Parts: sequence; C-alpha cells; structure tokens
Amino acid sequence: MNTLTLDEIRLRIDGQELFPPLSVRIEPGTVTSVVGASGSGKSSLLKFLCGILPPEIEGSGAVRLNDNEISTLPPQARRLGLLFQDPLLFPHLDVAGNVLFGLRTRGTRRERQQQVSEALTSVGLAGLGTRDPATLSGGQQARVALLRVLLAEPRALLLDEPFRSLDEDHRVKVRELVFTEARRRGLPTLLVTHDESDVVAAAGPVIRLQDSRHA
Ligand SMILES: Nc1ncnc2c1ncn2[C@@H]1O[C@H](COP(=O)(O)OP(=O)(O)OP(=O)(O)O)[C@@H](O)[C@H]1O
Repeated sequence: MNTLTLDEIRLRIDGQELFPPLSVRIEPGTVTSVVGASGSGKSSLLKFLCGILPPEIEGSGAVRLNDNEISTLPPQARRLGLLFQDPLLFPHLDVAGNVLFGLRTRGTRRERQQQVSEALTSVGLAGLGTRDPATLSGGQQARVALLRVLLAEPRALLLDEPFRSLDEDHRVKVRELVFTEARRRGLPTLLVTHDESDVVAAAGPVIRLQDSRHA
C-alpha cells in the first residue's frame, strides 16, 4: 500500500505563485479533497503530480509514493490513475476494448477477456462489452473509465471533477463506487471538486487552495 506525499509543491506562472507552498500526506485508501476558487490551480496541481504540466507553468517540489520520489519519472512510469469530467473513452473500441486497454496483467487472450468480463459485471455492466461506448449513459461511461484506470493497477488516484457531468442519481452511485474501490485497494486519492457534497462523501481531509495572485 502506498502513501502519497506532496512536499512543498509550488506552481508559478510568469514568476507568480498560484497558491502558497503545499505539503500534504495522503494515506492509503483515503480521499483528500482539493477545493478552491476557479483559477486557483487545482487542475494544474494534478497535472504537476502526473507530469503533464503545460510549459507556461513552472512547478517545483517533491512528490513521493512511500519513500520513492516520482516527480523525476516520466508520466507513464508514475503509475497514477487519472479520471476527468470527460470519461475520454476510445470511440473506435467497444466497451470491452476500452477496459482491456488498461489491463496490466498479462495472460492468455481468454484470461484477459475473462478478467474484463468479471470487471464489467462487478460494476453492473455485465453483457455490455460489445457495445459502442457512445451508446452508454453518462454513468455507465464513467464506470468504464474507472475500470480502465483500475485494471492498470495504479498506485494512487487523481480525480479531476469526474462526477461533475453526471445527473444526481449517477453522480451519487459512481462516486460511491470510486471511493469504495479506492478504499478497498488502499489507493491514496486526491479529488478536485467544486461540489461540497463530494467533499462530505469523501470523508477525508480537505485542502482549500488559496489563489495567491488574487488574494
Ligand atoms: N497553459 C497555460 N498557460 C498559461 N496559464 C495557464 C495555463 N493553464 C492554466 N493556466 C492558468 O493557471 C491558473 C490555474 O488554472 P487551473 O486550471 O489549474 O485552475 P483551477 O483551480 O483548476 O480552475 P477551475 O476551477 O476553473 O477548473 C489559471 O489562472 C489559468 O488561467
């Protein structure tokens, strides 16, 4: 199990810091929420953690999984699971193909297909493997995106408003599913959200990012 540690993270645009230096420890299986005004740097913080910060933003500070510094690794080697508001499913693959894309374990084709089929069943999508993802509801698409991330066996989860575009019913169910999986797998999880009900459901520490530039 991993602990995700952020140590003195600073982000700057044109030399100006977006928010005061941030240090936080996220324990395995817990969800820490990140809230703050629009433009305070929430999404940029997640981008920094996974190594995809745009060149206009300068980032510094250490990111560790247990005692291993990951901020020096290329994005794909960090093994962080990302979920966004848009599920970003591949339109040229069916539902099973999208899930299979994430699958990290090797094995025969039949074993891999079996694993995908069990994963789909576990989130209430049994029998939908051959569907075009565009024909699924928003909540179903969000579940497919979650499976694709989880089967890649990430070491931590970074969530950027993944429930935002869902209607109330799907929102509550998908949120519960994501948090349950994070807990069950012991994944330290960082959730960016504008929604106080997400913060309550996350039931973990809250980081309130203060916009240093407009304070
Ligand atoms: N590629 C970029 N080049 C220059 N400035 C950028 C770039 N990307 C983001 N910014 C700026 O960085 C600041 C932080 O943006 P960011 O998207 O991280 O904020 P946020 O807190 O996630 O906002 P929101 O809640 O609206 O999603 C903003 O002022 C934004 O304009």
